[in-house]
Amino acid sequence: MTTALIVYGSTTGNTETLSSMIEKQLVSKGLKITCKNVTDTQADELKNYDIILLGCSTWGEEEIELQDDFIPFYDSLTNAPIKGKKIGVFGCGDSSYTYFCGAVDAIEDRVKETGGILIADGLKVDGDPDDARKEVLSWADEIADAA
Ligand SMILES: Cc1cc2nc3c(=O)[nH]c(=O)nc-3n(C[C@H](O)[C@H](O)[C@H](O)COP(=O)(O)O)c2cc1C
Repeated sequence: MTTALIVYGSTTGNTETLSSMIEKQLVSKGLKITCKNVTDTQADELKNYDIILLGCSTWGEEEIELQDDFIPFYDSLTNAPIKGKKIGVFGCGDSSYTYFCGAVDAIEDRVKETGGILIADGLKVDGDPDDARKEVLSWADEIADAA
């Protein structure tokens, strides 16, 4: 059975909700999912899974800021065991900001630098994830197809 780890950082709960939606869809596709808050996750754990999904909201005004809890984990990705791993990145944001979901772009750049393989374009959700249900489920299906 294909295993996937979903790791998320979320301040007001939107990216956490998004993670649960992705988790349920992937479970329905037959994947074995572990979904964890980034505060409970060490970069070294990534080696135990076939697929890694990283979720982070975006903060800041003038420049891209990752969700606070995600910052130390992002820093540790440089030395994480993700070379050759299948990875997807997602997050919630607000398109009225200059860098809409900039955290997704920043994490994707870090994954590429570290040798991870992006298996889908980053999922950027504008506002409430429940309003983007179709887009979210279709992204999860793309991840499942690439498993
Ligand atoms: C002070 C502040 C700065 C923000 N900066 C950005 C930003 O630069 N880009 C963006 O896409 N969203 C930005 N947002 C919107 C949040 O990312 C959005 O509310 C998101 O749903 C929060 O997700 P979370 O609950 O998972 O943390 C900002 C929100 C606030 C309050």
